[in-house]
Amino acid sequence: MRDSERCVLAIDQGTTSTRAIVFTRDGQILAVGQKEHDQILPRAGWVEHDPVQIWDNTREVIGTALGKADRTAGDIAAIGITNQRETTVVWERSTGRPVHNAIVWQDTRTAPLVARLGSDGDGGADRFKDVCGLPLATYFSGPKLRWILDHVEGARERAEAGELLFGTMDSWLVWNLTGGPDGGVHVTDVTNASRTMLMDLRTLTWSEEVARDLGVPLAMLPQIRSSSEVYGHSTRLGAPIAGILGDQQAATFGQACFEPGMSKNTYGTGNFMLLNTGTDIVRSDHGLVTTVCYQLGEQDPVYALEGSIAVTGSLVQWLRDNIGLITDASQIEDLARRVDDNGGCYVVPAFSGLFAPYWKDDARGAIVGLTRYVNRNHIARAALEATAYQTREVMEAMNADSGVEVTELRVDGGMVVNETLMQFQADILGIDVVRPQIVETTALGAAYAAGIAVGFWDGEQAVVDSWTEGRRWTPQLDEVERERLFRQWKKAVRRTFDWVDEDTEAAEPPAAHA
Ligand SMILES: Nc1ncnc2c1ncn2[C@@H]1O[C@H](COP(=O)(O)OP(=O)(O)O)[C@@H](O)[C@H]1O
Ligand SMILES: O=P(O)(O)OC[C@H](O)CO
Repeated sequence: MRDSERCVLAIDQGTTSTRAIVFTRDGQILAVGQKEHDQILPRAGWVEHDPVQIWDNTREVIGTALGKADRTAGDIAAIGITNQRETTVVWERSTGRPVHNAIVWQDTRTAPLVARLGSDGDGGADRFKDVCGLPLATYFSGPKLRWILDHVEGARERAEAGELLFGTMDSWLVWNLTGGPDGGVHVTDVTNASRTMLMDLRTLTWSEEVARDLGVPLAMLPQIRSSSEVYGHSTRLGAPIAGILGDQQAATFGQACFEPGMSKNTYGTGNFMLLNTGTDIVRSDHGLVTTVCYQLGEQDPVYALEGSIAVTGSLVQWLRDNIGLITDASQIEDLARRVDDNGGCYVVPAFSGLFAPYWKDDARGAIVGLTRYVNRNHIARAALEATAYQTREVMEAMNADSGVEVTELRVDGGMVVNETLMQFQADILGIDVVRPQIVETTALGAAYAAGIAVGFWDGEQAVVDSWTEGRRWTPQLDEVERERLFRQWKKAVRRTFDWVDEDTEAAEPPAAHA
């Protein structure tokens, strides 16, 4: 086999779809396989995925990508995995059967549990923040796992007996890729573990104290490893699985944000801005979370501050699927372009409550500022603007927490094809917005983490060398108007607070069987 045919396979298991992407040695995309999976919405605030469907899709898209790339298993130097984070799967060690659908990061069913955990101990919602860097919120895996253990009959006893395994999507896929019930490797990496609430950020090990307080048996947790090392081999392809990164950390890696102070913002189902803080663990006083950015083999871990926004691209999906305003995501731009401004209308998509910087589980979405003047084009524009305003909120928090003024923003993700949004983003931030030539930075980051581990690439410098600017947007809005719009937005956000009462959303269903 010629060396020029060697490649790295990245699997990007996202919230809406699973992608397999084949990368060449010079960091170019050779081929992509992609498949969407079902969004299971059993009741208001609940979001589930079928882990078996996602595993089936993963195998299918790997086949598609390799076929299109005209590469065989023997050409693959390494496999990198990147994934939607926090989404929680519990499965049987002996059969690989999940005991419940995966509970997705956006799901708010654990709101009562989270409130109870906050009032049970000292520190309220920040009870575990010193250990794990995260506020108590429905977003993270720990409460979701506890919910499964509480609601699936027999699950707790079986977990304590070592019969059930927990994992985020990375663990689920690696376990299946490496043989499942026949010797599958049960691991996660430091970035995914840092989203569970269960890992101590300083030691990078499971916190026995938090696991006890959350009621989670340690026996079911995966082994925590670095983001770049060989964890095992794919039973079908024979290639080493050598990189795992949560998708937002992978994008930070793929955007070559290796120096403290560098940041990126990914626009997908939600938005996630990460700021590299180097080997320092920076605690947030402004509603951000502290997380692991990456760890290469035995090197020191690099940490990040993160502003997580639950709903951005999924507001566009909602306008398409639930409201019928558009039939395709790209049409939102056609509508928004027909008007010069939002007509006084603001859409606050607090569908999963509000994440950063507010962390309010009890907020719900609102469209405010309506008059008879407002038409569908204004609503389309307001929906796009919502993403940009939310980004400014987390950027202000980031500047305040880190003391570093972000001077230009590297962007990626499915929404950054939207020129109207990108221009408005530069306008509302008052800084340049920069899109790289390869916007698949998530898969790229996972590919590099894996390729570096096996010596296919030489280290972070290979990523720096491959990063090329694709497009730049410069602010054009005057400052008075920028501040006026942002002030109105903040007023709109306040209208969504404190919406859910104890009896607003439906009661819990009966227990299922493990
Ligand atoms: N032209 C567009 N304008 C605005 N939003 C878009 C556009 N195209 C796709 N999107 C949104 O981008 C999101 C998909 O981005 P992607 O990065 O693939 O998501 P994820 O990784 O979260 O699955 C969807 O929520 C979709 O609504
Ligand atoms: O799959 P994405 O791109 O929506 O990312 C989801 C995040 O990892 C959730 O924390």
